[in-house]
Amino acid sequence: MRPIEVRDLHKAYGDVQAVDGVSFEIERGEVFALLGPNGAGKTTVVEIIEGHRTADSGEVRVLGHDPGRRERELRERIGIVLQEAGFDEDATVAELVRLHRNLYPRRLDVDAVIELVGLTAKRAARVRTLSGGQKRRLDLALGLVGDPEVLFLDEPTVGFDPEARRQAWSIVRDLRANGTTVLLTTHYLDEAQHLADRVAIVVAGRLVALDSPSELAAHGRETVIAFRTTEPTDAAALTSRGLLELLGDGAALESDGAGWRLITDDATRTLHAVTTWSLERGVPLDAIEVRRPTLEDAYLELVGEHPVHAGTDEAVRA
Ligand SMILES: Nc1ncnc2c1ncn2[C@@H]1O[C@H](COP(=O)(O)OP(=O)(O)OP(=O)(O)O)[C@@H](O)[C@H]1O
Repeated sequence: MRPIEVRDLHKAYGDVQAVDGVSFEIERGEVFALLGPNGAGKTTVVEIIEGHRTADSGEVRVLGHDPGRRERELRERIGIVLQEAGFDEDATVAELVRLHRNLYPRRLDVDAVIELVGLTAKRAARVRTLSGGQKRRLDLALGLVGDPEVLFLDEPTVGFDPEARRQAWSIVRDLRANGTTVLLTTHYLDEAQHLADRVAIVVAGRLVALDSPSELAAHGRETVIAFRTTEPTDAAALTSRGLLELLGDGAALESDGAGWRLITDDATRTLHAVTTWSLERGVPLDAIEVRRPTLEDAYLELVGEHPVHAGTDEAVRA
């Protein structure tokens, strides 16, 4: 038995098929990341696994239990770190952690957990006086204090400064080393790349990819050539200046918002084509870079290939 087993999960809200046949299993001590665009169905999947929503069909087991039954024995063995937990703003950090600790039979030391998340200096501060990032650290402390076997992390580092982020990553790695199973949702692809043993990409309620970050990154193409141009900036302008003709079939041109990426399986030829084009057409290239594809490259490619939900997003949230 694996700590998390999900089989053929379906969930609709009115016309929107939010989850459309999702299956996966998570191993003990594995960090498993769910990625996908806004509205893809990640929260719905996670909340069904947590027992906070009911599926229309499919089967979910967490530590062998059906989470929909909300049994105390299961609740005591899992930890949930929500994006906005909403706790008593007048309590102090230490009071809240202690209160939370009392809900669990397996407990970590209050001060040790506060130290772990880097809030020792704020131990006696009231929650209301904490910064956004400090509140998120407190969320993490509350999720950890019951020494959970399975930990759910929902975008755990939103609002963290870079140092706090690294610290949170190191906490997650230590948890994994101790055998904790972690289900992570994040929009930070570098976070998934750093932390996750496996990544599942959800688009329009379906899993479109499930693999290790490095396998996903290698998805199909070999190399990414990234560059910026001071101008022109839109694809039509690049095309009208003949870049695509020079590239031929061997490379795909994509915008990543800040600049351009060419994904190619023939780096030498593509690089030659781009630099020739730049010199001949007098379009200076900024920050040109040749690199192995990252998880982000693969993600953008995969999500681009799959249409997102056609349904409206106007249904009222329960
Ligand atoms: N309670 C609800 N009532 C109606 N529709 C809902 C409800 N919850 C979610 N949806 C819809 O289901 C789809 C999936 O939503 P979900 O919150 O699971 O996506 P997500 O992948 O977590 O998105 P995000 O990255 O924005 O958090 C969306 O189209 C959303 O509008």
